[in-house]
Amino acid sequence: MAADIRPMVAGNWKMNGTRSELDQIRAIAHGVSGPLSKKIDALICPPSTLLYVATTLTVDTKLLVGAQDCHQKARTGAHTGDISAEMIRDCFATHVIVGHSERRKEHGEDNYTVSMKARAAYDQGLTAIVCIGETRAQHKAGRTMDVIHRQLNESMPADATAENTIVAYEPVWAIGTGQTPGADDVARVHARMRADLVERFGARGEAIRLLYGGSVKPQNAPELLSVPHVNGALIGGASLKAADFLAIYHAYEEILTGL
Ligand SMILES: O=C[C@H](O)COP(=O)(O)O
Repeated sequence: MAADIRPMVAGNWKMNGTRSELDQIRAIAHGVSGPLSKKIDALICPPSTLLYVATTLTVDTKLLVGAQDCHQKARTGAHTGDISAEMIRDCFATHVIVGHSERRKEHGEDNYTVSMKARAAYDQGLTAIVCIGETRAQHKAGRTMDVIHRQLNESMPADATAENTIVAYEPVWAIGTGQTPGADDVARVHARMRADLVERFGARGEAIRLLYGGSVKPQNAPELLSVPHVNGALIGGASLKAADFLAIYHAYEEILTGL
């Protein structure tokens, strides 16, 4: 892990969470507001139905709140069922996930659309979390590096910076399966992403956070979060329970001590 990049532990609740789960957000907010908050960031992305109440609950805590998607048009329009980056900002959220593989697969979003969504986020002063990752078939065919290179290049707008963009590498085959790549494989992909970012963006590319996502659990977090160029995690299932999210977050206590 690069010592000069502030890590982030982020949770994506996906299509989970009703008002009865808000106590988990309260508990996470409380748990991430201690001394470790001076060194790392924590973010929860609840479904949009809970976005405003989540930001209201977390005022005066260190927990950041983000959305899971936005439309590629930043403001208003006739787009039934979508939400805009402006609406997300209006809820006081600060981040938005774009290009998650579930959006790419279930809603046919391609790299160009993802880059437009990231631009919409920038337009409203939000930080876009741009997700990329190879499918199981691509992984088996040995195409991981090519896929990552292309997705990264085409999904990130030219004006990406460390302030407006975070990249999340999520191998599709690792999402929700309990399977993860080995630490060496994660290291190779993250080193490649870092090299690609530096080649394209120069010094800006050195500072962009690179998260790993896909079956991150309290048990494997210490190893995965210690991999070079892994600057944090994007957590799905394990972010739904405050105790699991906080166990992953607190893995950084030891990792940062060891640096
Ligand atoms: O956005 C989060 C990822 O899709 C990871 O999900 P997971 O931790 O349930 O595998």
